[in-house]
Amino acid sequence: MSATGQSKRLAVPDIAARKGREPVAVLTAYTVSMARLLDPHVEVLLVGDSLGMVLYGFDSTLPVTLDMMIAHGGAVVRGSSRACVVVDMPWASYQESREQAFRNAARILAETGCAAVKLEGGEEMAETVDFLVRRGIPVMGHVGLTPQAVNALGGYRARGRSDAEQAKILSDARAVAEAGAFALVVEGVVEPLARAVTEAVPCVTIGIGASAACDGQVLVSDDLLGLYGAFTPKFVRRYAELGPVIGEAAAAYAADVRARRFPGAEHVFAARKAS
Ligand SMILES: Nc1nc(=O)c2c([nH]1)NC[C@@H]1CN(c3ccc(C(=O)N[C@@H](CCC(=O)O)C(=O)O)cc3)CN21
Ligand SMILES: CC(C)C(=O)C(=O)O
Ligand SMILES: [Mg+2]
Repeated sequence: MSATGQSKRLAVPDIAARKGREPVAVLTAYTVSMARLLDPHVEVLLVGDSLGMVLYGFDSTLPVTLDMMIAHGGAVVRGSSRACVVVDMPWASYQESREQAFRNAARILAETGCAAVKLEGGEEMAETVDFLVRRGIPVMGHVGLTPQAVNALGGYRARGRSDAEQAKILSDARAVAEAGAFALVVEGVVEPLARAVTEAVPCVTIGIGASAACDGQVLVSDDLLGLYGAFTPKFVRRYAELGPVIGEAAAAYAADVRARRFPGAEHVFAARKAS
């Protein structure tokens, strides 16, 4: 408890301190209602740019804007009280220059109240990560399968299957960690590479499709809840099937409306106050 009687939110150093200790559990959240439900159970809520595909129906994360990330980031901060909230920097909001990255990361922190930003990339982004971290903006990195590079990678396929690709991703991870990232998402890489990266960097590695060798795990919440229908990546375990639950509720409501079983007397405002 703090002086104001509020229990304290997990901060970036609390997450960083988990290296070599208990694994870190991370889930995505985009809305107040989902943030409230997930907040007691995970250390980090990630406002991922995957919201472009999951909430907005785009077929990649490239159309996601800074305004979308700020709107959803603020909602997740307001809906949570314990988790450390990290917001993805969207495509083209940080690659142009380190000054552009600082300006947009600062807007994300100031306008949402989140604790840190996440950005994709390796050696080419190290200078930018260093620039942000030195100016007080905690950065989570993201290497391996980087969805914002889908056009360059030619799809969402696993990474690190050739020796050259392994070496490149390992030096990317080292460069971003060396630049001061407090954590590193490692996405869609083969297990030996995930283990090598986790052993090579001092920061916590958060895997997605990257084996249990990482220091933590992240999944898109809609995937593990069975709420997202467009595709299910191989690395997802479905912990619930909420799609049919919602369908059945909507069907029961619609049937009740048609049969005039809803609303009932208890749902109706009285015409006059009893005197
Ligand atoms: N709902 C959702 N879950 C995610 O994990 C996710 C997103 N959206 N959007 C952003 C990125 C994109 N990601 C993806 C997207 C597709 C596959 C996929 O279809 N993988 C196939 C293999 C594809 C291939 O070989 O070409 C698989 O079987 O896992 C994986 C990760 C991961 N991220
Ligand atoms: C899956 C995680 C790592 C992510 O970047 C996202 O949800 O956008
Ligand atoms: Mg993302």
